[in-house]
Amino acid sequence: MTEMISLESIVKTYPGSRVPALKGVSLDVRDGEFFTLLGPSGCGKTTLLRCIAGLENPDAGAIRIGGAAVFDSHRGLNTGPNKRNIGMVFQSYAIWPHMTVFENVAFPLRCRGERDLKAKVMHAMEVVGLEAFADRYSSRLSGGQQQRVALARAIVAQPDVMLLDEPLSNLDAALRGQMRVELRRLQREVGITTVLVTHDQHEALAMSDRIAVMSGGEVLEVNDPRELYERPSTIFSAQFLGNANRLQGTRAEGSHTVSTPIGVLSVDTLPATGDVACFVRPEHIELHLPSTLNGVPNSFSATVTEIRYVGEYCECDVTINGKDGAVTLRARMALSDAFQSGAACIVRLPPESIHCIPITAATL
Ligand SMILES: Nc1ncnc2c1ncn2[C@@H]1O[C@H](COP(=O)(O)OP(=O)(O)OP(=O)(O)O)[C@@H](O)[C@H]1O
Repeated sequence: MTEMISLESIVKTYPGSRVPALKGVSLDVRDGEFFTLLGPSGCGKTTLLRCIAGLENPDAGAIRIGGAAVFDSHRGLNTGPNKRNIGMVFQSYAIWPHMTVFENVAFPLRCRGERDLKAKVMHAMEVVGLEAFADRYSSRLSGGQQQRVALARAIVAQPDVMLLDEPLSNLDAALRGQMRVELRRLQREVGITTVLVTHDQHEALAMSDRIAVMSGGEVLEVNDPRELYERPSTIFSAQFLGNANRLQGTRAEGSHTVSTPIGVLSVDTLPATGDVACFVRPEHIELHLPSTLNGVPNSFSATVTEIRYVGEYCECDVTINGKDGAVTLRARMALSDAFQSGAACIVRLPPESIHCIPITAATL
């Protein structure tokens, strides 16, 4: 697969700020890919997206879109946003309330002077399922429908790239879930290279071909959703995605075990040397009745210290008396499980579900 967007060492510091918003970001987005920039508030996602769009000028670096250089600080090259052949959707949709749906969608084509635009506009409205609303004023649409108008307007000019900045965050939870599926379907159908900015890990995991995890103006790692969730290579990603439990570990010489504050853990894979951070996801922790699993590796006596009902399951805290004091892990409990708060239990951490990351400067 060829790359559609290529970013090389992008640096950006806003005037008056002492901390760079982007500290030399390099990445490639492949042709036809749904690529997500994921990270906490303030990590630089929007700044990077705006640099790709040409709405923000980097201090240094180079950007290529579809093989053509659109920005290069060494060559003094900077192609304007309207010449980069991109479509953008913002959090606020930015559609015009005083225009009909048709006129909103037609706007980019009118801007570039196209006259015979009806077929293209109707097609874009069809793709997002709004053909029946062509003559309706945009102010008389629901949030989800307005969002679709913004999408239709982004794709009508058949751009090389679609850039989406938190486009679903104004929608309620149910509609957001529905729009995730629709947006992904639309992106596949049209085959357009898409970059999404979000701080919502569920959104990122559900929609992306690949995800770049960002923190403090840097890209920490890029991977596909499954690999990133199950085998993150940085401690930041492991903690940011999915509330993983963390146990500090020291590798026991010559064996597949790690010494941790709750005791010795058998693990399936271990880095060659050094201290490790061991991560176990709440959904992988098993809870058993007391006096079971005698002598089974990775089982520990514990107390259920808190139970939180969250709908399809209960989230619970289990506390284990470790060698240096109590250690609390977050687990999931099926609604059919009979544990009450305060109950004794046995906690088992399956070896295959423990992911160990070596603690080095590169993995923090
Ligand atoms: N126009 C601006 N002027 C000065 N500083 C800015 C400007 N825009 C962003 N910043 C700063 O740059 C850093 C990166 O901001 P950016 O908006 O790119 O982050 P983000 O990851 O998109 O955050 P969020 O998810 O909250 O939108 C932050 O520290 C922010 O305060």
